[in-house]
Amino acid sequence: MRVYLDNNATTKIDPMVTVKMQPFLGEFYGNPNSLHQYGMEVRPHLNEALGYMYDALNVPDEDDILVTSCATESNNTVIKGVYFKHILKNPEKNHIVTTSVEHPCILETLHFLSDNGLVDVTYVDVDENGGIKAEDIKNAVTDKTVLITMMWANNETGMIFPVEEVSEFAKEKGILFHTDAVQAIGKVPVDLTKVDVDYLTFSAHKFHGPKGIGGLYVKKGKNLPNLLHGGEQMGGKRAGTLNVASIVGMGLAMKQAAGHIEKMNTEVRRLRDKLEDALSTIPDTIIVGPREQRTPNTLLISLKGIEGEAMLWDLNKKGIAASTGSACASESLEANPVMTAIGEDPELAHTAMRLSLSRFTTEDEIDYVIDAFIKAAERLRSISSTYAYTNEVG
Ligand SMILES: Cc1ncc(COP(=O)(O)O)c(CNc2co[nH]c2=O)c1O
Repeated sequence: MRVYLDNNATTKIDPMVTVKMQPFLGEFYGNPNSLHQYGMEVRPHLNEALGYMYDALNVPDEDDILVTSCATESNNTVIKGVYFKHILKNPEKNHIVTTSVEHPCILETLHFLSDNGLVDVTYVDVDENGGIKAEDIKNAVTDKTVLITMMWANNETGMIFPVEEVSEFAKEKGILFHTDAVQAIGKVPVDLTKVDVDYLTFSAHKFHGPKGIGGLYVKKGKNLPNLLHGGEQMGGKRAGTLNVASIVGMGLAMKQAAGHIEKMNTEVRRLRDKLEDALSTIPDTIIVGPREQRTPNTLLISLKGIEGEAMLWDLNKKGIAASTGSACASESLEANPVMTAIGEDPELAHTAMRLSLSRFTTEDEIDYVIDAFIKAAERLRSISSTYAYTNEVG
């Protein structure tokens, strides 16, 4: 049996999306910027896909949704665009507030600019639950702050951050607000009539769309300089020939994701909670964050005395795919950054395991994982040189 529980890393393409994309990988190959029939015939499909994205975010046509290659590009566009448009011309106001547990494509972009002396960044730490307190973001703001960038939900823990309160605060203060919503779309409602953001990032492969395509929502009047120049695509705001098949796929995937929010927060949440309750019976485990404050599909569990990689390998041999955290960093055998930020002791930070479900996860799969996970934990602890069951030692 094979069970995929690494959906926060990437998801399988919804079969309906594959079917929708097929024609644009074959007969409909025209460049949409071409003025002949081959180009013109694909345009209605692009417009339909963008319409699905506008509907999913509940935003008006006057706002922009720029299609990018991925969330990494979208996040780079915002941070470097804010620098070039606002900070370069007024270096006095060069402060950016973010969190210490953003995705590396946020953190390393900020490090790149700050290492070159171009911006000043405050990284707000998470609390003991892996959450962010709005008050801590507010207290980090100064009269030099030009941007707050705070993810909607964390990719490692699933913890949902206070985007509504922070966006209201940013608006009151005249500070730009960006949220990386990659781990929120398709899991929790993302209705921008309720959360007033200036910029929002998303990525199709996180909600059963194709890899290598993402988006950046830009509120009317908040346009930034291009990251990529040299083409009239996206109204001249993001150059490069449009990836028609993937845009069509991302549009339908976003529509489907929005349509399954109810299922994610009922059936999928129930399966996640069943898994979490069962794994919590294993002695000396920590599960990060109160489940009601997390996205419905995610749990991050630490098992004292068991290296995350060892558990991963054991599960992998049984056909179960999970991760020790963000795949982007999974090659490094460093401690899980979120566990470190929470203040867990280094030993526990090396034992973190992330399990993330999807709307395609079944009850039989969860039952199989529960059995395999508990047996793997028992086996690995029985051969551990550092772990002794406390009830035996006590
Ligand atoms: C919050 C967040 N932002 C940005 C990205 C980058 O998205 P991409 O550029 O479209 O790939 C990811 C990918 N996160 C993960 C990738 O693998 N494991 C993860 O947790 C993410 O989780």
